[in-house]
Amino acid sequence: MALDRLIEGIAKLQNPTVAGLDPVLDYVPGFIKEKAFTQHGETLEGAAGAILEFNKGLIDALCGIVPAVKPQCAYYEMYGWHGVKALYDTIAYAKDKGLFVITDGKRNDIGPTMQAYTTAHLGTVTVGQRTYVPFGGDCLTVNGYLGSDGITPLLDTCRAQDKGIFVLVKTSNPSSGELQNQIFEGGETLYGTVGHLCEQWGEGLPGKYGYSGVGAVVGATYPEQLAELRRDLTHTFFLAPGYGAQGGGAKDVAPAFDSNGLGAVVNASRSIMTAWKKSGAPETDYAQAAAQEAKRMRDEIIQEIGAISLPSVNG
Ligand SMILES: O=c1ccn([C@@H]2O[C@H](COP(=O)(O)O)[C@@H](O)[C@H]2O)c(=O)[nH]1
Repeated sequence: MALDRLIEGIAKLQNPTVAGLDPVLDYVPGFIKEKAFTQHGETLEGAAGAILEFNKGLIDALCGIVPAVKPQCAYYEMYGWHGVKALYDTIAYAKDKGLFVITDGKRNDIGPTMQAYTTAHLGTVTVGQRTYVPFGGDCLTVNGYLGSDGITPLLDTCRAQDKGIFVLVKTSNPSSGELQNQIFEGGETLYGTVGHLCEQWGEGLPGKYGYSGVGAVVGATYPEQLAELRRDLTHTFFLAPGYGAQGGGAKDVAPAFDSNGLGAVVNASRSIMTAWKKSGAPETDYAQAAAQEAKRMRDEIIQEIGAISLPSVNG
């Protein structure tokens, strides 16, 4: 099961974090942009070439430190089809380096359209006699707002292709409570309800370490909800964005973990990608600065949660 592979990567590297790859041109060092613009002009192709080069440098420096990367589709789509190609190439490069890839697309729609999103991001598509992998990530972030028939199309593909999903449950943004904290008649919150649905959706995708292939997005900015949901959702692994640039810290995310130091992977995007700017490092050292920040984040979280161990598995 896909999340077992993520969990094993986390335990091997003793690092429960994922580096976000959300590149905008402003984060890309001048020498990379100049090269791309000389080759392709100041065009969408030039921009996509620059972000791909930037990502490759980050991936080279981060593999062996973080177990996973999370490219957010929006940052690629904004550069048109060249950007989407850069997303494809980024995923392929990261996989080649042994990284687990969480594609952050927050997709959802009615059943047949959801099936198409599933095929695009987690499945394979056959054209004539040949079968292709359209994007090839390991996990996709999804929105559960359309209910079960927007999620179930994913589950068969996850089972067949060894993939997983992270469903938005309690997002990290300041106004997430406007809807997600609403309380239903029985006293349960909307986020709690979606969380319980994750437990149900995950029943058909059990993992060997106790966590299913259906994870939940729970913001690093909401420690109380992280604690509450960790208690309630014993089979649901969390993706916790919001560390760093959004203000979440190691103490905030600590309640997301179980007694083995498992249960969550914490995302940071801007704080890693722009570390070179903050540290005042020369722009040519951007990737080393990102690696430094990723190590600092790892050490800070490990100090809070302790060493990570894999529970013993029968068979
Ligand atoms: O609740 C959520 C869900 C997703 N995100 C995404 O995570 C990263 C966070 O980036 P930072 O630069 O570390 O703030 C970004 O891709 C968001 O789209 C989230 O922040 N919160």
